[in-house]
Amino acid sequence: MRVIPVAGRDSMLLNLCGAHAPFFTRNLVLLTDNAGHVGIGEVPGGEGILKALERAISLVVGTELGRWQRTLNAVRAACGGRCGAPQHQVTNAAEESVLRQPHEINLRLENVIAAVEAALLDLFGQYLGVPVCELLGNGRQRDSVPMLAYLFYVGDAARTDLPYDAGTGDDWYGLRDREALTPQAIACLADAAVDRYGFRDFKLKGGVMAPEQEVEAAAAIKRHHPNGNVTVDPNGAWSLAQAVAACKGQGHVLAYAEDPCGPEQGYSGREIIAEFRRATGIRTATNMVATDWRQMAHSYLLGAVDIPLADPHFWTMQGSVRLAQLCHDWGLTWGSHSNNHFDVSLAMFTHCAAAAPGDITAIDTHWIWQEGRARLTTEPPRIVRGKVAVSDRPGLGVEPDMAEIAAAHALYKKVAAGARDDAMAMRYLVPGWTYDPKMPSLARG
Ligand SMILES: O=C([O-])C(=O)C[C@H](O)[C@@H](O)C(=O)[O-]
Ligand SMILES: [Mg+2]
Repeated sequence: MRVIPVAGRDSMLLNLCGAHAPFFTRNLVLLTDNAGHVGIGEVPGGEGILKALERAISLVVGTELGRWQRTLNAVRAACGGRCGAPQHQVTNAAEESVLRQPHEINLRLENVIAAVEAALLDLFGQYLGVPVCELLGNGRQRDSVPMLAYLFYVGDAARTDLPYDAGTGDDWYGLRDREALTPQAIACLADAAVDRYGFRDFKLKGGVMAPEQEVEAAAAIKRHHPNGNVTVDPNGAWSLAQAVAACKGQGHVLAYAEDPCGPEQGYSGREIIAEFRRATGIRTATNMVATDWRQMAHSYLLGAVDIPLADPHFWTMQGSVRLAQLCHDWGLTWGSHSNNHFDVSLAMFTHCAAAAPGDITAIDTHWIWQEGRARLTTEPPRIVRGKVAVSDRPGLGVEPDMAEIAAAHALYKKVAAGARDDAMAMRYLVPGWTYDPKMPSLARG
């Protein structure tokens, strides 16, 4: 078992926590079995997860593949005491900005389990000659998985001395590295993403401008793509009153609202989102207030969330599919959150969604911000007509490209310290900027 931290390049994407720095990090697990097959898993970056995975090596090496659940239980038991209680998932950087102890926070047991689980499932699928989705839940439920165009406001990287790529040309590869702050610019990004990847579903990362401006940007996307589903996600930045004022009557624009508001005045985020849902009649999604089974139970009892975004990186692959089955049986809609990731995670998302029964919502992926400038597998899954085809190849269906992984590891060694410090990058645009979970990051006037 090898644990390899890697880094990739990013655009200057704006969010509630500031601006993405030019680099992000991830942790890879590679498992080699005694037949010489290699299984791979990818999870968020960070020292905490890296160290926990390194400690798990002795629990994994030498175990039998057929007893993969037992191996995961051993890692769970060993790691459980050290990993923190679940925290809501905004970004690694959000929590880092607030707490400034990145190595001590955001270590969730599920992140560690998910990395080992993905690599074991990859190996087990290869051994049995079946794709991973056949080993999850009730097996494969679909042949392709809808993905959404995850759009962001983009900062002007030329105002920094940070090594962002410079965008040239008016297609997706050019536009994704150029400033986009207006509804018109966001709609152009949507057009370029559709031209390259054929999306029918769109999400705008909010928490940057005033609530009405962000709904106006969503409306601009909808005008350009009237048959598309559009959502906005301010990561809980809006007060209930602001969220209701911005979204009420906008059901023709918003297919659903993701974390439109959060905890306030002594009420939990689940309670407040339930009030938003009743007040507006707009469906809600979350990756902040229903991120584990206990939160999920409260959320369901309150009628807060229609679409839990069960990211396998913090629900585990089996947990994510288990939640998909529950959503199907209970009349909810399953989706997945994402964070900056490489193509191994794209394959992990795809297999979970492939095993999710019934109607699912198009899943989040940040891959469009990385696609074309980084890959860790020889042939990354492709987004075509807004979908990724479920591979018939055994395991995850991706082959690690060891030369690319070595290069991404070398980049990690160079840049890890400053990667995904969103506050640092934002200070180039707004000197002295600090994170406030209830203030848009840019439009604070
Ligand atoms: O849906 C979400 O909340 C996310 O995708 C969280 C991410 O960290 C996003 O905010 C980002 O990449 O800036
Ligand atoms: Mg979200």
